[in-house]
Amino acid sequence: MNITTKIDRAEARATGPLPPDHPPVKARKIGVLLINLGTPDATDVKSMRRYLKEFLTDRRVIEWPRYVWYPILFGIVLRTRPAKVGKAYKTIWNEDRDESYLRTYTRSQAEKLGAALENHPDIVVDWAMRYGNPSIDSRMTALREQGCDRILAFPLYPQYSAATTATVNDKVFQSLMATRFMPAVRTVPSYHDEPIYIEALARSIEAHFEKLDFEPEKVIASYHGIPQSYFKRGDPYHCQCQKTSRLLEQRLGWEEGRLLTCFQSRFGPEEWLQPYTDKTIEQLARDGVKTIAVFNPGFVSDCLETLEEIAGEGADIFRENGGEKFTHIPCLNDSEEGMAVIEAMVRRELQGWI
Ligand SMILES: C=CC1=C(C)c2cc3[nH]c(cc4nc(cc5[nH]c(cc1n2)c(C)c5CCC(=O)O)C(CCC(=O)O)=C4C)c(C)c3C=C
Ligand SMILES: [Fe+2]
Ligand SMILES: [Fe+2]
Repeated sequence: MNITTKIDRAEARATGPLPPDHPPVKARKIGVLLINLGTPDATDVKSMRRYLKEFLTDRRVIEWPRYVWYPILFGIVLRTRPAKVGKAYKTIWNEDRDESYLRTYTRSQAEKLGAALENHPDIVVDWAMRYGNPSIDSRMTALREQGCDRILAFPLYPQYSAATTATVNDKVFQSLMATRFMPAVRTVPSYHDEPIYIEALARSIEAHFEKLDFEPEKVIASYHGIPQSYFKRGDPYHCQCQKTSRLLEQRLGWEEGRLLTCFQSRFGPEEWLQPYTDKTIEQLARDGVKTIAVFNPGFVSDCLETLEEIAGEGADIFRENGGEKFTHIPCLNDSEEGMAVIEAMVRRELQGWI
């Protein structure tokens, strides 16, 4: 007898015998859905356009009024950017699986989390993307079809921003709007100051440095930026990034000034959170710094923004301006430390359900 049958029988015992015309009663399960930002299905212009359109029509991401933004988006951005970004994706594509690393790592995180929770046969672990596939809607439906009457949604962002965490949660709840039997839903909050996360970052940096033949003079914690205007309207993202860096600096015990907090991936004409990562890398090199390391504490998995923008372009900027040794520290991805963080957050948020 497999586990599912056992649960079905237990459920039948609890509800008593059902009349023949009764709708089927499913075993009560708990769903855990890991959700990351998203990724195109392929690097061709059509796939890139579809992905960017979904991304850049999200009001949580671009807060400009539609009448201002849509002519720019449809008239310029979606005509020019897909080809340019598709080219960049090609340089970091996981050819073995014909997908982006963001998708590879998110799937692997879900598989490893499922294995870590195998003592709980009533838990189903799945994964989804806010933009692109697998969609949140499709995976939420799949969880409900498997009998999940409680779902824990985990937006994979250590630092909260309305542009990331909130839009994931919007989509999760939106997917339930038409359901009759709505599951109970919990969402995992940001974990920017959780000791296990800070420890995981510190260990990954220390382990990376042990493998180097140099000791980086400066180390940049590079977070994805947001427009200044979002911060001024109350988004706590900036403060949470600063706190992560401060706790990490304390844990590492480095002298003041070695760890720099910067913001990358500007988009559009607005002013974004500063200091900018690319400008800082350039300035450090010009000031005579010869060795640096850059890591991305706000990215749970390596992706275009870490592999192409930092490990690729960032390294070029440093060398072109007189720097000598540049190293990019990988994200936590599906490493032991990274999985320890994900598992700890999930176990904490499942309390009372398991
Ligand atoms: C105004 C636009 C954008 C905001 C605000 C924004 C915030 C934000 N993004 C991430 C994480 C990721 N962004 C990624 C790619 C990406 N981001 C934007 C725009 C904004 N992001 C665009 C247009 C793109 C696509 C690439 C491009 O056209 O330049 C990714 C990578 C996805 C991948 O498949 O590799 C991540 C991850 C955070 C954490 C954040 C705010 C806190
Ligand atoms: Fe982004
Ligand atoms: Fe702040």
